Amino acid sequence: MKLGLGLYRHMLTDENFAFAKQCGCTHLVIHLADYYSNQIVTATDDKTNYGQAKALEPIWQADSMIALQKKAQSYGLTIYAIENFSPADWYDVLLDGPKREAQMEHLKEIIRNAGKAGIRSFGYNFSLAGVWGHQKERSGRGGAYGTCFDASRIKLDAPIPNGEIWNMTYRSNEQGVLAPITSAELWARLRRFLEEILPVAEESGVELALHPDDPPLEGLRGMPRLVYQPELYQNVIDISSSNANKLEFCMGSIQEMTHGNIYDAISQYAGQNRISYIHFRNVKGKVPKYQEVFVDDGDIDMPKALALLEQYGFDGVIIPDHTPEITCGAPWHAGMAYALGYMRAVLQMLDKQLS
Ligand SMILES: O=C(O)[C@@H](O)[C@@H](O)[C@H](O)[C@H](O)CO
Repeated sequence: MKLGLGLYRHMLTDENFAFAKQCGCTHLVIHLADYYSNQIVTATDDKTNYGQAKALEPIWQADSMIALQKKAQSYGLTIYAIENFSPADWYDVLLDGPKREAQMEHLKEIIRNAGKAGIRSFGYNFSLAGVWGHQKERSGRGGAYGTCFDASRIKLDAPIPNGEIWNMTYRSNEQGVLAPITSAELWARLRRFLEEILPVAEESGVELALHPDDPPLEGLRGMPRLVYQPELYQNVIDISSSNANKLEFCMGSIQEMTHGNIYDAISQYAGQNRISYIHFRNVKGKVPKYQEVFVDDGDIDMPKALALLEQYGFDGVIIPDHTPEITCGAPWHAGMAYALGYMRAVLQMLDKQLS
């Protein structure tokens, strides 16, 4: 397995590339969508979302991706994946709206550009509400600042305003709210998206990796969700036998689910060689109330999970995704260094056991 670090768009700096290398990473998973507005994943609710999404930005062009890859390689790193489209670039793919065809052509070009840059995977979250409803508080070990979810503290059925999708605004000053759709309709939209883009992904040498729903609820803000239980990942795999049809295996989101367990999920999906890359993060609790915690402080036995991934021959990239911050002069970096150090130690221990 390959140790990696996830970097949001505003973190694609020389300092953070050097930080990743110094922490023992060989790979990066990068975000080019400009959410979080220079903040780490912040709390969102019916009044606050991830901000204004931007469309057709130059950062998605091949020369930009190639330049980023070359910069990473100058630090001894490889960009393995890009995570998430900009909501402004695919809102009508998610909504089956009038701009769908034009947006699909742009998404295909993005995938082709990733292939030209040697980027092996593209993570996506096919969701109308997106990642929504989390809070940030000092509830981690020792008062660490981290993300949590408590359904009793938010209006779960707060409708999605027109002009908003995936927890971001793509068109301002719209009136009214999104009309509800059925689960079958959302699955049909995913199927159509994959049937059209997987051939392009295959010929580009890029995997499409679906991120599960976080929070993993059957419905949110009046809209259905796709993968809110571990077994539902199989429905995505069964849409297409294409080798490009893969999973962004978020261990935190799967652990937050009420069915099954993370170890059976690893066996099921690593056993089918369907995991593209892994969000290696831990949580305490499950929906409707859970807390993201340090990698060694949660409900998942992480060494057991890594040993199982090794047993099934998973050789992809694992990243901390997000982790509680450590109270000091560099909270995010300290939290990531802690997680990466832990992951690297367990990986080295496994390698020694196998040698
Ligand atoms: O587990 C999660 O919720 C994270 O991975 C997301 O915060 C992240 O934004 C993903 O990119 C969602 O696709």
